[in-house]
Amino acid sequence: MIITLQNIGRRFNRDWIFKGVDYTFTSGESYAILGPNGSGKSTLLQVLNGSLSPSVGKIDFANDGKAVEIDTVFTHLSLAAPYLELIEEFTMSEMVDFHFRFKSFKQGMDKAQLIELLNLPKSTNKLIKYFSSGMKQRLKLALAFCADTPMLMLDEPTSNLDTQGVDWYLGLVQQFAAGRLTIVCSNQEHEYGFCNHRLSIVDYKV
Ligand SMILES: Nc1ncnc2c1ncn2[C@@H]1O[C@H](COP(=O)(O)OP(=O)(O)OP(=O)(O)O)[C@@H](O)[C@H]1O
Repeated sequence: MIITLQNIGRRFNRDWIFKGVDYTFTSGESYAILGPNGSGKSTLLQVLNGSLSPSVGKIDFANDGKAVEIDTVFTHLSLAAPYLELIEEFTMSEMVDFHFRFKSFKQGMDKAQLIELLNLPKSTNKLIKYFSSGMKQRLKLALAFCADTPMLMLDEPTSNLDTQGVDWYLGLVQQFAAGRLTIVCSNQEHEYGFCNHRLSIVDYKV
């Protein structure tokens, strides 16, 4: 998967959030989008996943050398983000079933293994509305990492996780990120330290 940005900018009303972004994101590489609160990391991620159009510039997606239309980009990606909600009325088991009606499991994974990976043995049949914020975050991450998609987009991946949860997240990166195009929006070193490219949003302020 390759995402190419040419002179991309996005504004809300009269305020430019970023401008003049020329950048190429490539499979097998991991990228950290960095910047303080409110600087525009999530906005750029939404442009990169096709859910928000840029105000100026050109964005192109290609997979295995073939152009991907912007309205089908979502089928190629897994996203875990604070603003992406789980379905609270489902149990964990039902949420996993629902998610994998639309995505395939990564090779070697299945529902039982995903549930084992989550390590929340008493919660399989618990309603998600009764999950703690850390448990919900674990479930969001597991669904994203275990889906067989070429792009992995993670916005604040360790929010609500304790120290053990952060180690668990870094284990997921080791096990499931290889070969994918991984993008992490963050301002915390422990969650993006593994990324081999860094893009600082403040470099694209007007
Ligand atoms: N739909 C919108 N309409 C107007 N302004 C918006 C909209 N979405 C975001 N913004 C503004 O764009 C700016 C960047 O927000 P964004 O959420 O991208 O920042 P961020 O770097 O991800 O922040 P954080 O680290 O707090 O998550 C903020 O000033 C925000 O208020």
